[in-house]
Amino acid sequence: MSLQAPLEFEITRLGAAGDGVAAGADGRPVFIPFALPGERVQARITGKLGDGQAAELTGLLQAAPERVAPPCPFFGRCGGCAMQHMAIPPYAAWKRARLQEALSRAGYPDATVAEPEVTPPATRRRADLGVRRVDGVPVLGFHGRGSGAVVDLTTCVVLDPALVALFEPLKKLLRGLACFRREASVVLNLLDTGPDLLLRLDGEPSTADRSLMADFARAHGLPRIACAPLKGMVSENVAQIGPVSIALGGVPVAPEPGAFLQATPQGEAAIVAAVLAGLPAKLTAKARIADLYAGLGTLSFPLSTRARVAAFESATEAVSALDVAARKSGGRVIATRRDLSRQPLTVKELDAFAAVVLDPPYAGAADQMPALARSAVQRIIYVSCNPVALARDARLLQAAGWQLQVATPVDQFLWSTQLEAVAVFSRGK
Ligand SMILES: C[S@@+](CC[C@H](N)C(=O)[O-])C[C@H]1O[C@@H](n2cnc3c(N)ncnc32)[C@H](O)[C@@H]1O
Repeated sequence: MSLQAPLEFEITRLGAAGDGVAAGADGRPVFIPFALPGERVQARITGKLGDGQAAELTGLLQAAPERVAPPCPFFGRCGGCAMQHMAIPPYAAWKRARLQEALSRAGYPDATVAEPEVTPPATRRRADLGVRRVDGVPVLGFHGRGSGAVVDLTTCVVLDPALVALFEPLKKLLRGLACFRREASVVLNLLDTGPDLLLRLDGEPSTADRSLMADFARAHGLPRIACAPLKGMVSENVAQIGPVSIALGGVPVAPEPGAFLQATPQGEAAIVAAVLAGLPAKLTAKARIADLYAGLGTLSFPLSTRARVAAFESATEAVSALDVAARKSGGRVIATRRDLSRQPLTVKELDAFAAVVLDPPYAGAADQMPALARSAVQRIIYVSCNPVALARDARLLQAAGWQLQVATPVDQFLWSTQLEAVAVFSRGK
């Protein structure tokens, strides 16, 4: 295939994936990664993309004042970050504008959108890394930009240094494991008790593998190493050196291997603060709050400082960790295992609560929304990790007469295109 000659473009805006967008010769949009609004660039068209064309940046003719030097040597190749070439204030403004657009699509064009909470570098406490064996040598890192290939990382500016420090030792461990043949993945969760490691492997750990992993856990201060098949759900603890624990709202919880955690402590604090601020100012002694898609109770325990909480979650291991922690912490949180897609809470059930907090997975809460929209709860507080799903779900609330009080963008995946938000809905002003 012959390469297209580079053409000149003026970048007018940023697209949802962080690409600079220019008008092509035929008027259709051209998406150019790593280009910023106001810049004049040279780029080569590489193919179709949606209703426009994809291009690769080949030259910068005039740089925007917002352009900065990316702090990471892997930026551009590693798919973990997309926006390190942009200064933080305009980057934060872009994330805020994306939330505004999503809410506008939902029928709230004049939504009050707070300033984004942008979490600092070197704070991400959860990493899901790919591993490949290339000529016998493990390559470990995030996936490459737009490819399934793994970028061999030696450093990372977004992850907590305690996790980055494990990159090279982990590669050494994996090199000697017979149960790692060609492909694996590594989930690292930085808990209060140290890094918790889940290895997803394409082979069964032998006795020798287990002993290597136990030595590794001791040498590097990991309380636990668990293994699971690459595509499987059930994990097995192969090394348990000490207890695992993380405090959520001050309550110690023992998460399962690879458990969902909010990505950074700062992001968690910002989400919790926005959720608590969204509750009705006055709650009676009898008032109850529902926490839907509760996970380990990240929101349930802080909410329990304001009222009794009924927490609903479908993942068996998460709900049992939440249940154990809740019982020990005084019983203001009651955890129930419930699949809210198959069995959403009914309007009658919802009406027993003063407020409903929901923090659904990436796909959103399509099955739960119709009953929520019809319910008589005072507040619905929607914690979203996907503006597209938020726009779709909020549209139902808008159509049912709900007003949007305020939405707070939370950027805990610094320099990525991901966006989290807390949106507070009520029936009246
Ligand atoms: C974005 S996480 C939020 C967890 C928790 N609120 C937190 O802040 O840590 C979404 C949670 O929804 C749960 N989940 C996914 N699908 C579900 C369903 N159909 N019914 C109930 N819970 C579900 C997941 O297991 C996960 O714990």
